[in-house]
Amino acid sequence: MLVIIRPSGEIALKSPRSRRNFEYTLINNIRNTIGGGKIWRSQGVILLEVNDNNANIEALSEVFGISSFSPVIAIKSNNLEDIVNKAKEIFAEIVKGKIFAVRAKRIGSHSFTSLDVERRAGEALYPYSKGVDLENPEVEIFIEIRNEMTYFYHKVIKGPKGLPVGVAGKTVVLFSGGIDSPVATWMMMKRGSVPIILNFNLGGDLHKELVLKELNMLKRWSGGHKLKIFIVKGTDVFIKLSQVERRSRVVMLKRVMYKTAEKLCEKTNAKSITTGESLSQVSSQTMANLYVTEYGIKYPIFRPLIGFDKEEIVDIARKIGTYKHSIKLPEYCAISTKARTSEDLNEILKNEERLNVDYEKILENSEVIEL
Ligand SMILES: Nc1ncnc2c1ncn2[C@@H]1O[C@H](COP(=O)(O)OP(=O)(O)OP(=O)(O)O)[C@@H](O)[C@H]1O
Repeated sequence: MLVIIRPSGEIALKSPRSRRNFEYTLINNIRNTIGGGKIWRSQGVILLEVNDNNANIEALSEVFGISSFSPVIAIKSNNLEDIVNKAKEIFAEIVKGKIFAVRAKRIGSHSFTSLDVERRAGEALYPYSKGVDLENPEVEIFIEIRNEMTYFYHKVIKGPKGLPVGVAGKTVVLFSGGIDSPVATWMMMKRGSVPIILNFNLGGDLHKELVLKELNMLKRWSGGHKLKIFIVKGTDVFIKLSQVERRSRVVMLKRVMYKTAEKLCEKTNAKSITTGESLSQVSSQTMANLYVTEYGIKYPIFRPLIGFDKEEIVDIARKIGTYKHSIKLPEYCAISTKARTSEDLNEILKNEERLNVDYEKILENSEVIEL
């Protein structure tokens, strides 16, 4: 089976060098997702040839950097008669009893126009059909002539767009296992970033199990990249936090998480931290508290959900398959405790000094898993 894969429009706008890099990363990601086949670039598109007709090409709809793809039939000819005959052979059955339209595209120089192809193939298929309607057809027939090759197809399957995972560097994701952080992870992957997952385990085996189930869903979108997960023993941190006033514990815990993420960035050469925070969603996510939480952190902090409503986040979580696991995660008391809406920076920094948390040690004691 042969498939034409169209990269996201954004990739075509890059300089030739960046474009080549992006396309090579995309090719690798496609190869790792499909697990084999021959794959090559050809004038703005990628062609994939797989021997097995049952190959799971549907998986391409979860590879970032793909705008759309189509299974095609190809002939090595750009002769108008050959094209019309082949179109009749392939599509007579498909237009049967249907209103159809032929769309043609050409790259290279030919003795005919795209309109000639549309007219001639349209005439040849007309007797089999219920008629032609260029505005609202029931079936669209596509004929793409690329120099000496001609490709025929009638399905255009949407890809997820975005950029190929791997082109934008690594980000350490603070991954709770709740609804939001898996969506934030997905959005960073959509922009080409490889996530390094940092989870503070606050709920033992059940928490770990749900986090891994969510990551298994996200893995499908990773373009074959392995996901590295650091699971920190939350109890170690809790013991320390018991020294802090109850109402400040949430922001303090968040700060410990950010500081640990900062350390993990250093160790893994990641260039940013990502969280699932959305402005004012809960008291620890007020602007004033976010300021205190991230104060002095050396790396940019990305919050792809900052302007999203909960319902919008839930819609994406359902689409990417993490929602059904996230909703099973109980609220853990240290996090659900109400925070002050505006923590005092100096107080928090004083507490931090007093607690003297060893972030290096936290990471050393974490469990590392690769999916
Ligand atoms: N146990 C945890 N381990 C790692 N990161 C966490 C943890 N808890 C929270 N975070 C980070 O802090 C962000 C905000 O968490 P919080 O619990 O305040 O809000 P939330 O809306 O419930 O987030 P989520 O739905 O992602 O759990 C999370 O999106 C995540 O990035």
